[in-house]
Amino acid sequence: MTESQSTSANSIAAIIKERRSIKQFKSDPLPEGLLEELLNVAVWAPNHGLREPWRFIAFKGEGAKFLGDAAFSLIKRGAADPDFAAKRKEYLSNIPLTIIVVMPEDPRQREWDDDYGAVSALVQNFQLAAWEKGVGTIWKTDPYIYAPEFRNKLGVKPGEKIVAMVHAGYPEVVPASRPRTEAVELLQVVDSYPESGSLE
Ligand SMILES: Cc1cc2nc3c(=O)[nH]c(=O)nc-3n(C[C@H](O)[C@H](O)[C@H](O)COP(=O)(O)O)c2cc1C
Repeated sequence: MTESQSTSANSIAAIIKERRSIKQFKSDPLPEGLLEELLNVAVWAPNHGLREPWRFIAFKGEGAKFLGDAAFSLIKRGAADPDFAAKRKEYLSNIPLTIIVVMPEDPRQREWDDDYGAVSALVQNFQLAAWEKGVGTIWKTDPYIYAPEFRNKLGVKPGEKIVAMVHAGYPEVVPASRPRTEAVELLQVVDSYPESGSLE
């Protein structure tokens, strides 16, 4: 590895560790073309058989109002507090950019698993590429994304799965990080042949 490659690896580590999920965004819109630029980075995710098992629906401006409206009745149905749905609708309607990430649901278990893994890698790529540009994101799986009514409104077809709803915008608040368990506590290294013939 060359000097510059090793520096770049370090900066990837920093971006991975410093990225936070952002819930509060400034109202500023994102620059024209940034969505496409970030997605074009994200699609370099590993994906088995180069199936590229994804498509995207992005909402901004009046589109965000449509998204808020599409979610409203479903949030209202599931919420005990009547004000909650109105607040969520307002919140969704004002997020600078929301991307719905959709994958085809392959009926074969292995292909489904591989595709879900690939789409997850794509979403993380997107989040990291955004963070590098000072843009915050959060991966949401609010319950209504599973509701047929919401899916229909968004044109998500039977046989497609919404993997993520990703909100994006310039962060208003960056929350403190919550520590991760040291990987060494979860790691089993096998460097000799087990005497019993299997791992305990
Ligand atoms: C598959 C997936 C689904 C998530 N869904 C939600 C969600 O519905 N609501 C939410 O507040 N955060 C959601 N998150 C974000 C996590 O809550 C967040 O990553 C976690 O709290 C760690 O914070 P960090 O991303 O700032 O490190 C989701 C993350 C993943 C990977």
